[in-house]
Amino acid sequence: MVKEKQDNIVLIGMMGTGKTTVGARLAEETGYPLVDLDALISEKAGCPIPQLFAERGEPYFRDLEAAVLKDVLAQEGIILATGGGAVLREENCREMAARGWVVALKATVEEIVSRVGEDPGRPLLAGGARSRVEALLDQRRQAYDFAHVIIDTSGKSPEEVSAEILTHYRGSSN
Ligand SMILES: Nc1ncnc2c1ncn2[C@@H]1O[C@H](COP(=O)(O)OP(=O)(O)OP(=O)(O)O)[C@@H](O)[C@H]1O
Ligand SMILES: O=C(O)C1=C[C@@H](O)[C@@H](O)[C@H](O)C1
Ligand SMILES: [Mg+2]
Repeated sequence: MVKEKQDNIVLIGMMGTGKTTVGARLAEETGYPLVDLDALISEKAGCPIPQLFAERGEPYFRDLEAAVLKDVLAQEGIILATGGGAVLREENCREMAARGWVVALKATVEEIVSRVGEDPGRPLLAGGARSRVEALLDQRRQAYDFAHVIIDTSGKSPEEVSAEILTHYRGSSN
């Protein structure tokens, strides 16, 4: 364990900033279990996220996301990789900040597009990844800024990002 206190480490950020990948690395380093919110939502819904968006719509997905997030944050000592839009509801942000040490991952549009642009698993990028990423980043300009720490992942490996997070975490009083 990196700290005696059983803090949750909560990763937020746009799609493709590396929350799931870095979360797995952090879980290995700390011994805390990784909880991936998208994976859990998909499991609860019994279908992949693109199917959930297509068949039930985004509002249904957002309601499920909020409910699963609240449930998960009742735990202590987890690494939580959220979905890119989990910050869209203020209540979600309040819960995350109250129940965890929140890290926002950032990356340039170029990096995000090259990491996830072709991935059909991200329904909100369908129909033109670059313009969709730009539009979403614009809409969400300050949505990730409530984090305790903001880390630019551009040009860094997931291992470097994880190490940087742990350096901050060990020095944090939260
Ligand atoms: N620092 C990095 N450098 C290069 N590639 C990365 C980095 N972090 C993640 N990736 C790659 O980018 C892709 C997306 O990463 P990941 O699924 O972790 O993003 P995410 O933030 O969890 O996205 P989402 O919000 O959609 O869940 C993966 O193929 C992963 O290997
Ligand atoms: O940024 C978003 O709104 C999303 C990101 C993914 O993690 C998934 O939660 C879903 O595809 C929506
Ligand atoms: Mg993810």
